[in-house]
Amino acid sequence: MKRPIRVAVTGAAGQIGYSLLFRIASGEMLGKDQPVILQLVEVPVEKAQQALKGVMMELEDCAFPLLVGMEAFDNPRAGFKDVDIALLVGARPRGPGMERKDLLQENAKIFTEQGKALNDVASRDVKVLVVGNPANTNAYIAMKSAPDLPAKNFTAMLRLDHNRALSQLAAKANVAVADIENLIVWGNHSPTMYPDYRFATVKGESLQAKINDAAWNKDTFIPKVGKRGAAIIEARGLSSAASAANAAIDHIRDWVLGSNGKWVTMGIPSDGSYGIPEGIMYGVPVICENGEYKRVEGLEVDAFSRERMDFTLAELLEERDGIQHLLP
Ligand SMILES: NC(=O)C1=CN([C@@H]2O[C@H](COP(=O)(O)OP(=O)(O)OC[C@H]3O[C@@H](n4cnc5c(N)ncnc54)[C@H](O)[C@@H]3O)[C@@H](O)[C@H]2O)C=CC1
Ligand SMILES: O=C([O-])CC(=O)C(=O)O
Repeated sequence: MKRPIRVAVTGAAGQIGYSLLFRIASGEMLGKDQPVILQLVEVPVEKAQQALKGVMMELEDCAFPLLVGMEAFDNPRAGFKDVDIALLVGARPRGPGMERKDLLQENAKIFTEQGKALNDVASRDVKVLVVGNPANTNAYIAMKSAPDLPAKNFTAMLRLDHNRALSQLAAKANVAVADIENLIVWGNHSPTMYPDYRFATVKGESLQAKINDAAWNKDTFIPKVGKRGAAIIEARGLSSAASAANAAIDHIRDWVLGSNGKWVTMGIPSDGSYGIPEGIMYGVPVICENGEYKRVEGLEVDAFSRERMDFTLAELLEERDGIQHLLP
């Protein structure tokens, strides 16, 4: 039997947690032959801890063969001990009329504390995915709060945006989602993000040439992907949960098991390329192999893209400036 992988999930009793945990335990994230131990973290509040117990009872009732251990925690320092993977989901979600950055001040404290805890007790190879919003800046905070861990271990979730863009493009071009390759979502997980299909192909042919509609790109596609989270809140009264959990599974699965040569979008600390200042947590195209992601390099940035990429960068710089005082 393989060594079990320790997976921490914060916000485990929340909406996303409820869609996420069962899929991790059934092997959809790390493989059907990979045992897992779940380290579930919730706030030290009776109601949340009770709810978490209920979720754990349900996990038990599934009798998942790969779930070889699970434990509940009310603080990250205990919950992150020796973890190989940390899914930082727990945070306050936004409601109608709010932007994700409105959550910044409240959620920033959480990610400072959790970054420090990872720094002190997690595996030195821990792979961290921040889902809690504003995801890029929270990931930046966690990374900066964990100076003893490699910065590259910290990532932010843009996979939901990537998947949303894939579905919109497939519908527009009347092609299968599975046939679209080389899509990118640049920047922040916010309405300023820039979904970019200039390099996308369908069975080797240019998707942009097939769609051939610059007005649709600018006036429909880009805003629709950017505002999809708000549209879900409007329709459901609650923010996306199952699709967010699905994207988290995709993100970690590809990072750990490889993306089979495909481009996927991850928010990762910039290396200074593409005009993005070093360290900024920015959505870029990557290919994953052997447990590592590698940025797709050398892509041309035209004038329209430059403008979009700078716009979403400006927002990230503004968010960073707003939390600088919290960093160690
Ligand atoms: N990056 C992305 O694409 C997406 C991000 N999100 C974000 O994910 C986060 C979670 O969303 P939901 O599950 O819908 O929210 P929720 O409110 O249903 O659940 C959040 C859970 O986190 C817990 N929590 C809060 N602070 C915590 C802490 N310091 N430690 C441990 N647990 C803590 C709460 O008690 C609650 O049970 C929100 O910030 C939301 O905006 C949601 C969808 C997509
Ligand atoms: O929009 C929200 O607040 C939740 C989220 O991040 C998304 O669905 O993309």
